[in-house]
Amino acid sequence: MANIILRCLPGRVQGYEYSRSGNPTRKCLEEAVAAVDGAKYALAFASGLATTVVVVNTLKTGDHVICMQDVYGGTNRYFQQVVRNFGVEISFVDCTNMENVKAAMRPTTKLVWVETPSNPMMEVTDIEACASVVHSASTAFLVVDNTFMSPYFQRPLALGADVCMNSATKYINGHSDVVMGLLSTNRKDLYDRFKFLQNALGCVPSPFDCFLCNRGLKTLPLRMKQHQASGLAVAKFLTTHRYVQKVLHPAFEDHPQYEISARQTSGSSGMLSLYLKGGLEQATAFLSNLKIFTLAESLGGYESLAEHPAIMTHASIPEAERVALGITGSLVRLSVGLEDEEDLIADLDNALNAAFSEKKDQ
Ligand SMILES: Cc1ncc(COP(=O)(O)O)c(C=O)c1O
Ligand SMILES: N[C@@H](CCSC[C@H](N)C(=O)O)C(=O)O
Repeated sequence: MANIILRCLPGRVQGYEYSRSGNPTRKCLEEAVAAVDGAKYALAFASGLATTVVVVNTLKTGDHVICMQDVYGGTNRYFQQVVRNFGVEISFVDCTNMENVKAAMRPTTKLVWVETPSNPMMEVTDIEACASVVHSASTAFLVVDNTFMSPYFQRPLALGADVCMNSATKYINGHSDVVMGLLSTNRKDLYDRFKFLQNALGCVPSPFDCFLCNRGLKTLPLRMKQHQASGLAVAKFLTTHRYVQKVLHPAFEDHPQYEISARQTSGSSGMLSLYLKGGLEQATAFLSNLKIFTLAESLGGYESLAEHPAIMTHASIPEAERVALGITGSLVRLSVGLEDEEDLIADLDNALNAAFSEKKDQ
């Protein structure tokens, strides 16, 4: 009887032995992600940060990492407050300028980590140029965190990156109901090591989350087109607003890396940041007066979110470093969702006017 039951387990029949090591639902998602990233291989992990942990676990004590200076606060926190404790050296570098990357390279550099556009300053790194610097000067591999763009608008592997990483929690899943990370690569050596670590470290997503993410992926093109259109409409509106100092959007001609962005992407997402006139007081008043935008961390979902990077997503970065990056009290980040564009604009207008009239009344 026991033999019959065991022989009937579908996993065994299909060559799967244990769900952490591999399961058909995860495999199905990984194949779909490889296809959209233009990769031979893709792997899914328990979160975006778990994916970063796996990448870093390919290193050893004494190795050196170059990390883009403006990255998601949790990536910065992991490199500064965890990875450094294991004797891996980290340089935070402004990778928008290739001379900085060249100057930071060392014989021990094994990993270059770039996020483009970056969170929250929307800085753009030239992926092709960066890959060429990294590959000509070292045996390091280049990882591009593509979370803000998704594969619909940017394909880092085709531009020379060795690894493309995504927090699938964001645009790829798109429904704000899954936390997951993905990486894809064409390099068999890296894939083999990542696959080994996926099992050995155990930071895997559940099959149900893989099912949800695969289902979300089906509508990625439709969602991204709408995020782009509404994101641009909101950004254009904000540039004309009397209480807005500056809008950071890579598709605007005044963005410092506008030409690079236009060359390496096929569009823009719903992400943008803005500086309000005034400071922290006006920024918090603005955020508390929003009604359609929800005040929350995360991004890339169907719903519009607004957040204050200095207090929320990037709070773990030491204040002086944060301010030097431009993450000040007056900086707000928006993730423009799929609601009607005119409602979103009216919400922002009302909240801005309310924030500044509250100030006047005091
Ligand atoms: C650009 C970027 N990369 C990575 C991460 C980490 O992803 P997760 O929250 O899925 O761990 C985030 C947000 O958390 C992010 O914004
Ligand atoms: N409180 C969390 C921060 C989550 S930030 C999520 C996302 N990357 C974003 O930028 O909104 C933490 O401390 O990790």
